[in-house]
Amino acid sequence: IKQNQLSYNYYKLSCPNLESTIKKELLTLFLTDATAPAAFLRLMFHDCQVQGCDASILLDSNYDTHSSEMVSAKNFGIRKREIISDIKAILEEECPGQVSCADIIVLAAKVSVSLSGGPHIQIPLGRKDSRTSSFKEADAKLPSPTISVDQFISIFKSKGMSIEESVSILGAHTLGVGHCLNIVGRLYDQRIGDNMDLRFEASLRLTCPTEIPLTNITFVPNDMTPIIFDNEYYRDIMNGRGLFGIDSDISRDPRTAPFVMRFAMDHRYFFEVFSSAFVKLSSTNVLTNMQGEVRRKCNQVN
Ligand code: HEM
Ligand SMILES: [Ca+2]
Ligand SMILES: [Ca+2]
Repeated sequence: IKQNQLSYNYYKLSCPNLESTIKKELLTLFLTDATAPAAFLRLMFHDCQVQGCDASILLDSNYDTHSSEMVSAKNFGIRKREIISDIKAILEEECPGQVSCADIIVLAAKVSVSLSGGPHIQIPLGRKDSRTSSFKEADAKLPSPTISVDQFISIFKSKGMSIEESVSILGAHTLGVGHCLNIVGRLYDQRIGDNMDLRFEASLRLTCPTEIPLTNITFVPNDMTPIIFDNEYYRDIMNGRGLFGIDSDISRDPRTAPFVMRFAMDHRYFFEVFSSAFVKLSSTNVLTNMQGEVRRKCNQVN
């Protein structure tokens, strides 16, 4: 794991009101769109998972130099990229040339968690933005909902997380939705050893009636309280109401199930472990100091 030089007071002099500006913008947005926090939380994961947390996911394709990561089907359902660009434009007025798009993504995710009822997480800052992006790397690195528990554990282990922290970071699925596209494989397959609740299964079949072609418009909540950051996700997956294969699998695998049970019973403890996992996810493999650049516009390199 690459050691990094992020700092907890990075913008103290160069952009002292950074966090309150972002919070103010997002509060206004969340009042009219309660589904937005989920979008920012997933956006951070999909940025950090590909080349590290460097805002590579925000770059549009440039025919000479790079393809957009958004071309990858694994980024299906990624929303609100343009809001990060809007916030960047506001920050360019307030503190020109200072704040990286990569830090804005991480701060938007942090604010999304706390404003949805989750923990208030302290995040070190100072990430730089990439000059490149690659849809091939996005395709290769973003996990599919059918990954095994082994693969799941190794993805987060590579970011310095324990199995307990890995189980906690998947608790991000306490927010948001999944599209039928990502569910039907599991729903219409012969499943052996699955514990899907029969009533839950029936309701999924109503929302996602066929394997094609409505599967990319209709969606289902990730847990029973999809706009609240709570520990409901863990109770849901224990009770056979996990949406994706991996959600269901961590509730049954002997390596992960004990943590699922503990988080289901103790939301404070979940918040604590999630906070430490969030810092690891957002601080691993980042560009700092002379690496990368601070983009002027989030969707293109300088
Ligand atoms: C093995 C790891 C993971 C897999 C396989 C996975 C898979 C998925 C899939 C298939 C969706 C549904 C996309 C759609 O159909 O629109 C989704 C949604 C979501 N994921 Fe994950 N995920 C993983 C880890 C994470 C992590 C680490 C986070 C955040 C820290 C996260 C946050 C979210 C959120 C918030 C949503 C809802 C998005 C929305 O409502 O727009 N996921 N995930
Ligand atoms: Ca990235
Ligand atoms: Ca929830």
